[in-house]
Amino acid sequence: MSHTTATTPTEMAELDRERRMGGQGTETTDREVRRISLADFENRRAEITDQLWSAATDIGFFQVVDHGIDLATVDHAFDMSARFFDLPRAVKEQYPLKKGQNAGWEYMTQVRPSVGTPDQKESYQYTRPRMDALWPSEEELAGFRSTIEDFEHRCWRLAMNLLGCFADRLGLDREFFTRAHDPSSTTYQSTLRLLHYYAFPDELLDDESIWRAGAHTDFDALTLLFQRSGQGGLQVLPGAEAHGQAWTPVEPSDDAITCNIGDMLMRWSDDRLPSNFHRVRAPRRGEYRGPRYTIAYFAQANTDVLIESAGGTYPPITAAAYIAQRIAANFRK
Ligand SMILES: O=C(O)CCC(=O)C(=O)O
Ligand SMILES: [Fe+2]
Repeated sequence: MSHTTATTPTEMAELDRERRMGGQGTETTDREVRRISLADFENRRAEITDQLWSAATDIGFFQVVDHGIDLATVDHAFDMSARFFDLPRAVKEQYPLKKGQNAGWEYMTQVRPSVGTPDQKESYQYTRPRMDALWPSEEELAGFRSTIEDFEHRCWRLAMNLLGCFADRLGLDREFFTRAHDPSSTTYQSTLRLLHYYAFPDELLDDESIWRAGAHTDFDALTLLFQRSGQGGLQVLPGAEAHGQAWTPVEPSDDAITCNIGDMLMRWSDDRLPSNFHRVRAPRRGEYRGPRYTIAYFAQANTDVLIESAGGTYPPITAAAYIAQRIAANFRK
């Protein structure tokens, strides 16, 4: 069965939660977004697992440093991303987002239920088994494909290491999530997404309906987000404190990867690991208003994986049906 619209009470509740989240709110630096070092990962696994679990169950967002993806590699991926988005529009239009497939290029099509206006951005998504005819040619952008493929694989490995720590604490075997995100299968649907938020125009300043990315939770199990120093705007709101609408800024830095729990892992963990709301606010007067680039890796279980939890908090659903339902609610036709 394929769900393209919300039908069950659980699905309706998830969408309602999202629709209530669109106001401005306030900003607070009272909460700490922890930086966790992954240095010497194999030997320090127990200690790292404690730190990850504590940060994840607290505000659901944390940053990892000493994560093993060196800065030159990250810089190179961002350089390729900027060069892709700099291509003429007619070139990018040859590689359009396949709706519902998380693959290809789109601009201004993502409308979050929380705000109802399109995110002020363009994006290019790489989902490995779905890339037929979606790569720019080597003449158009030499080295793009190999850079993105390599970067995605490094992200996958890191995400599986982190998910292995969560598996330990959830009483699952350590390879549980690695099997669920098997990149050698045609059912793999984890996605690397290059994001370009446009330089912010004068006429949109002070317009409270405009967001770089409206408030949302991520659909996936775990997100890795690469940000650039000086290109801020990401804010998080822990669900337990949602009523207060006081959002915490997540400071970007080139050496850190910001991680957050997605809805799939929240379901899988019977809500022990919360997926929290976040958004990218528009620049204000006096702030940097140039373009903002980020890269996100979304670890989403393979389409044929059944997401069911030990405690039965949520009805079982295949990862394919779950993602289809969330995409249908979040992109305009
Ligand atoms: O670009 C960012 O800082 C956040 C992007 C994000 O939350 C998303 O694409 O899900
Ligand atoms: Fe997100």
